[in-house]
Amino acid sequence: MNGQQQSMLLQSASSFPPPKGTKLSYGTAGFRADASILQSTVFRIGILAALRSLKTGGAVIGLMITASHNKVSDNGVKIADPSGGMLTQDWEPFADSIANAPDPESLIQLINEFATKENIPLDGAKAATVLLGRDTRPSGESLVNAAKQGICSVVGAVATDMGILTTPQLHWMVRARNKGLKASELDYFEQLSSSFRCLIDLIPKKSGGDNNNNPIGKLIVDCANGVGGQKLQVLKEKLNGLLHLEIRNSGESGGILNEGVGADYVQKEKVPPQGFGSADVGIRCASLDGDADRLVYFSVISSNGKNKINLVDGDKILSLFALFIKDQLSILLSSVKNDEYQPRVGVVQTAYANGASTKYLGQLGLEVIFTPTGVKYLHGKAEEYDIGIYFEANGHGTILFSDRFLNWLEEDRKNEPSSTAKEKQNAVKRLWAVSRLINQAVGDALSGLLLVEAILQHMGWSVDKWNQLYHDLPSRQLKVKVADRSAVVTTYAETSVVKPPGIQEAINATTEKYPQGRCFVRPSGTEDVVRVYAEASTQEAADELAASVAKLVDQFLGLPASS
Ligand SMILES: CC(=O)N[C@H]1[C@@H](OP(=O)(O)O)O[C@H](CO)[C@@H](O)[C@@H]1O
Ligand SMILES: [Mg+2]
Repeated sequence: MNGQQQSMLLQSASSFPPPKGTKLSYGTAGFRADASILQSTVFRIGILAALRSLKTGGAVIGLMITASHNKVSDNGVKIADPSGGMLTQDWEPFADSIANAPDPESLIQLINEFATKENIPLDGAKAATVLLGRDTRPSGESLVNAAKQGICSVVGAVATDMGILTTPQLHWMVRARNKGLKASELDYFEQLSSSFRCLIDLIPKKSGGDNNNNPIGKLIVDCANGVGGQKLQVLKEKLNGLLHLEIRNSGESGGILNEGVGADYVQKEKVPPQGFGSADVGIRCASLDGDADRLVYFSVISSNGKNKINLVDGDKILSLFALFIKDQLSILLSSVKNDEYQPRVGVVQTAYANGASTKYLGQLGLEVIFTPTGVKYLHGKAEEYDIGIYFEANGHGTILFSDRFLNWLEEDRKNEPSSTAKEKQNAVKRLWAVSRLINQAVGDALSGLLLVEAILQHMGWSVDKWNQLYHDLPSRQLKVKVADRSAVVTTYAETSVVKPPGIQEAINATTEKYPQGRCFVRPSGTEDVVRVYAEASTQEAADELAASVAKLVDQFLGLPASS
């Protein structure tokens, strides 16, 4: 590092002292904490983003300020790599160590050592670009400024503030920029709306049917009082009546971000979000989370004056997508000889996937693979396939298409003789449109929502019909506060605990008592808790199993009794 670089870093770092007595960790999806203690972390991750751009030959890197579904007073920061995916995991230890460096001198020493090890040019001769985005949290603006100062203290680095965005929009832009494609926010909306339109136009016309006359009625979307509300409004206008959409909890008329609203709340509590009630019975509803990268559907049911929901979670979105892709592929492959290219389809889930969904996907003849929790793991696995479909039960996921598959599709499209059955040509066009509609960088609630809507219209299915693809096994999730959650170490995609010793045997002994029982525990990577997940043949049994195992967690790891 030359003298100019060193003095720039020293000077700016001294304005961002780290919080005392807090150890921060990159976690499942970046750093998250109370916004008041994040200035220093975000400044330092700004430096990391600039270094990452230098390391990748000047590629555009994304830096997003969000704490997703967490409460409004929290915030966080995460990095998008040049592909638009999550920051490479090899850099997470460096992120942890710079975030926790006690003073500017040790920060600079860590940067120096890392730059030498990674061969990162710190002589100011190379340019670096970082795109910044933030959600609607009030703390976002000042944290973006901290990030800018971090980025600009690396000589040659430029920060471009893209303003308020959903997390997936920023990832999409990073990917598009690095591929030399159109990459503005307007381009994002254009691409989503035109590919949606294309899928609707390709719906087989029933006799006398009219595709512009949506047969499945309106959709009401709960936007978690977050950024998704304003972005969905833009999309709605672009779609120009093609989708009958009502936007609620947009955050524009009061209402607190993620408080009693949003995909995380709806999926975990299994209740309607605020602003939904008995008047919505029979209508298709959906919820986005605070930064619009998660999506779940539901319908309100009213019994004995109480409102509940039928939840259609990420597993069911995954199943709907998998079914549609499989159908289109089989139309396409009907005349392909066995020795020709056969695209491999992989479906990726985590241990939180409902057991009934895994069984259903297996029955469809699909290859199902499990990874640990966190999109970085699922996405990496899905990339190994020609078509990789991944979803977390909470509604975060997407479909990845390999370049090889898309090239083949394009070839196939070009070479299709005019005598080919129309339906085969349409299957090619549909798969092509899906690859443009569904975000190739990361799970995206807005693009996912449009794909669900297009497929439901294609099938002519109501939300209830979709929900009947299979019946979820009753499940329960609980959180347990413990003294030190890092004392829990797991293996086998987080389904088995290896530390502390003895707890897994106790969990197994409890689980065995319940028909169709399945239960696992793991430390959360975004909250200071240990999570318990249980499934069983009845709701009472799932609740009881979860409660018993939560008790075990407390016995083995609980908080010291207060004196
Ligand atoms: C059970 C659950 O929903 N876990 C979520 C949650 O991670 P935890 O490590 O479980 O806190 O937040 C992650 C980031 O949004 C998401 O990827 C993950 O699925
Ligand atoms: Mg989110």
